[in-house]
Amino acid sequence: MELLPHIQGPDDLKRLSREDLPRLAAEIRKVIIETVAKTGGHLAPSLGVVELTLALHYVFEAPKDRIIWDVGHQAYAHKLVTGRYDRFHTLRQHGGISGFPKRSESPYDVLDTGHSSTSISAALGMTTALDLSGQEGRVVAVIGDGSMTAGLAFEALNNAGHLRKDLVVILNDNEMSISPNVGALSSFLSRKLTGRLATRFKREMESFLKKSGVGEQIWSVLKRSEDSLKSLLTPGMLFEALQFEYVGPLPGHHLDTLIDTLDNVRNLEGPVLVHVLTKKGKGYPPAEKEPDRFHGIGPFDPATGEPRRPERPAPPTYTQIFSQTLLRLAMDDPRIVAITAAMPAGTGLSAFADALPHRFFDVGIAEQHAVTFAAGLAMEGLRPVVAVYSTFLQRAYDQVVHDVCLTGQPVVFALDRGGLVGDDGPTHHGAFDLSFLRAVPNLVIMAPKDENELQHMLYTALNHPGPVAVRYPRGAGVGVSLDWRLEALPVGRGEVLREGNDVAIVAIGSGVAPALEAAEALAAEGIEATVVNARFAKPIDADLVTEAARRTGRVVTVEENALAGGFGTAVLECLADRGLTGVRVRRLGLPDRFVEQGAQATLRRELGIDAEGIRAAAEALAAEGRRTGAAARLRPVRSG
Ligand SMILES: Cc1ncc(C[n+]2csc(CCOP(=O)(O)OP(=O)(O)O)c2C)c(N)n1
Ligand SMILES: CC(=O)[C@@H](O)[C@H](O)COP(=O)(O)O
Ligand SMILES: [Mg+2]
Repeated sequence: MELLPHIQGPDDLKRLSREDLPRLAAEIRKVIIETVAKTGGHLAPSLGVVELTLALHYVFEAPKDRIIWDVGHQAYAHKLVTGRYDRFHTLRQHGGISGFPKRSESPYDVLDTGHSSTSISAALGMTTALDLSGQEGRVVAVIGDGSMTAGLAFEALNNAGHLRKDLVVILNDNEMSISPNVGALSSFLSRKLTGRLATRFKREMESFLKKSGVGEQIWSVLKRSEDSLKSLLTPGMLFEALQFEYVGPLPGHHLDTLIDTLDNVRNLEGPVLVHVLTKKGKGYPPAEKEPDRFHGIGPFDPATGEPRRPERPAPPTYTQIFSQTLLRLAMDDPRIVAITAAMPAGTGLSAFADALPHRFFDVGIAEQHAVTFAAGLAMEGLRPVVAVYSTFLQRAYDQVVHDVCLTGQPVVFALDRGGLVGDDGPTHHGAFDLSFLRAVPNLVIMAPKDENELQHMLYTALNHPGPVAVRYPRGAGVGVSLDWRLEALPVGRGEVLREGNDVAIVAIGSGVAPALEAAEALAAEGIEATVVNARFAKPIDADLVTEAARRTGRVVTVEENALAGGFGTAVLECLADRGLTGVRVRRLGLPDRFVEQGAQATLRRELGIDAEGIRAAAEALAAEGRRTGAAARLRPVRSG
């Protein structure tokens, strides 16, 4: 009889004998692999923590005890043993269960996550609140070695060591971020100490032991082996210095060891860090072999691990075009350097890293540092390109404002995943960048209508003397051919793609292609639309926008960004500033709520920003305008 279908919650799990747990672990892995093979998802991270998940739920008393999963991309086993087995096949689907912990989904999900390194801060807040309000419950934060590279995690450790509240931090160390983990901390944890560090340590230890008088003998034993010297430098030192009790390293797939240790740790007072060594992708050979490819993966054949091929070959992705264009430009310009915060593959920088390793920097999950590091590079004459997902740049807003834009440093932000990303859902949609960046002085913001324009925009950005953000969507391009000769676009100038007098559709970025499609459909109905490719959200092409508005009296704006403060707002500001009264404006974009997960096409349809939604909005506006004669009453006035 299978065990997993009968686990409705941790109480059922606790009723199993320890001998049954490895069988349950195998069933969980099977369900995760079979499901993710169909839905796509974060396979390798979840496979790596199956035993850890079982041990945590076996020992702790969730939901009274709070178990927090950092990033949350490894929480599939947690979902399966906390009452979501029956719905697990809907993972990451529209209307289905989330790929990340979500408070609205289950009382066992105590923190909504998706962005990394928040777990220790939130856990410290929770344990402090429990303490102050006299409530029972232990708080556990499970954080990966990659996520531990973020400043936020260290801010929390520092504060936790000071507050000395009861808190368990589990460091899930698999020596991987999405790609192999980087940085001095990673080397320290894995004890790959540099020769220099080991030598210095040896010298200092020798001098100390000899001076102490009693150390001669100890020293003679130690010096026989470099390894034993290195073993004195334990990862524990770091955490003990931060006032944590350090336990480990533990073999992360050995259930008895995990359960016994957690049982002991559960009642310790003060902050404790349990260091657990796991294998990313554990139990599925293709994922063990290529944990980076299986970190987050689309549908695949579970028998082989090979990706399921789309029925029709898709055009290259925006990321691929960014990748090849940047490398091409960097080959000719030694000032160009590339920076990623732990996303070399996702942002398309792997090719750059291979070709120009000394000009490539993976700084770890440290977006804030990435941006200020870029500012420093720019101040000394280099042309840094920070390739970052729109959603993760949110974390580095102050650095964009204070370190880059205040003094107008020529840093290029290659903002991938601008707009709706699909199945990762609300934590990952690049919904806000046009809004939050538009407020920043000195920054130029552009968004290409297709992958060919992306090439020209990157070229333009790298030839601009100040900071520039180029934002482009997740996924395939439009399928246009690529110009070989790259040209600098005039900054702040859009283009008219089609002329008509009934309505103007002013679109930016991924909104342009469906706007053109909508215009075709409108023409078939006898409605002639002007279509403007704005290209720049800042500075906006005010002449072009006002001319289109004046001519038609009706403007539909299209963007894949929050309407609040976004591109449509920029158009409204422009019309108001130019004193263009009487123009009817309908803004299409993301509403003032977090957009849920789902395929990009589904979400765009639902939100009315696909071709049909734009057509319908333009048609309605044109009809409205005809009824009221709005265009005739326009009185354009140039301001200033
Ligand atoms: C702020 C932020 N930047 C980047 C990411 C993208 N990201 C998701 S998981 C991950 C690696 C996490 O590594 P680790 O914590 O060691 O977990 P593992 O996948 O190894 O289990 C990265 C970089 C993110 N989620 N949040
Ligand atoms: C968990 C996380 O933040 C990343 O793994 C993210 O899911 C990657 O998204 P892409 O699939 O768009 O690269
Ligand atoms: Mg890791």
